[in-house]
Amino acid sequence: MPNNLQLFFQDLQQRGIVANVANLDNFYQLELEPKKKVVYLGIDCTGERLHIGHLFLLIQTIRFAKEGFQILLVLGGATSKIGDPSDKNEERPLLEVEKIENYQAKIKAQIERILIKPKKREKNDLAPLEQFYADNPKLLNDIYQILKKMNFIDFLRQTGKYLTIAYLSSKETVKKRINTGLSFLEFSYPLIQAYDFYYLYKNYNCHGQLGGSDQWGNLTTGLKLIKSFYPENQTFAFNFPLLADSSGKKISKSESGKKILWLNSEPKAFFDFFRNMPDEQAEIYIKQFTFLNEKQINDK
Ligand SMILES: N[C@@H](Cc1ccc(O)cc1)C(=O)O
Repeated sequence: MPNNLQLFFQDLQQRGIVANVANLDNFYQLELEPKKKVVYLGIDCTGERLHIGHLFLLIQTIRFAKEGFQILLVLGGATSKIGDPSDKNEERPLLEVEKIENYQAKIKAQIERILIKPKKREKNDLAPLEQFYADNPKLLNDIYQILKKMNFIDFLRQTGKYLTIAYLSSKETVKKRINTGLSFLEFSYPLIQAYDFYYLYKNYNCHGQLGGSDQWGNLTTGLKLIKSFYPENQTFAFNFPLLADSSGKKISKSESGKKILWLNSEPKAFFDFFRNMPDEQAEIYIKQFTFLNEKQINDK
């Protein structure tokens, strides 16, 4: 008999939500160790609003919450100041710190609106979509406070010592940019994300990291760092697929400027986005974006 987490994983696969998973056995074992059922998702605050790709990630996170996982959300305080090179063909502009902090406040409010059930709703708010709320998400911002105080030498001793140049250079992002230009700043990004995971493992019993399709290198670097300190750990990572349109094209800001659906858009923009897609695409999205099961979908 498969255990609950095996069934959960099967459901994720049937919905087309898993691109990659590291240490699936560790994940299954948590069935017997509920205290370790803690996962995190990090979001960088490099823009002022979230888009449909973020909603996709948050909905997948809620699936874990429904399965009894404590959810930790990290608004990347340190990482946003470095800039994730994953999936970027060029060096990112360095954003001013005040700008990032301003973005962070805005993004926090947008995430809370999606994940946290309001105690009181404004009259004009949309009807609460009960099934969408995770009851227990924690938004964390303390890792940045730690990193801010840590000096560079201590940071290198705690992270750089355990990650070799060969290991870091084997990551897709680095391979792609090594000849065209990747600054040391961006090269060091995975160390910070790995430190976040290590910190959450140590302090919050966080055993898994969830991330979008371009995050594989960062997720696995975190697993490796944790393993250097705790060889017997039971950590794992889940990578969700790229959100694509019907032609298989990535839906993201950079690749298809016009198509991006911002989460603070008018309801009509959402309606149009979902209404105008081809049927085959709707079939995929209904599995990925809703909690309906197969029978409910087929009955509709
Ligand atoms: N690198 C992630 C965001 C992130 C930041 C910090 C983390 O600890 C984890 C994830 C992204 O760009 O999507």
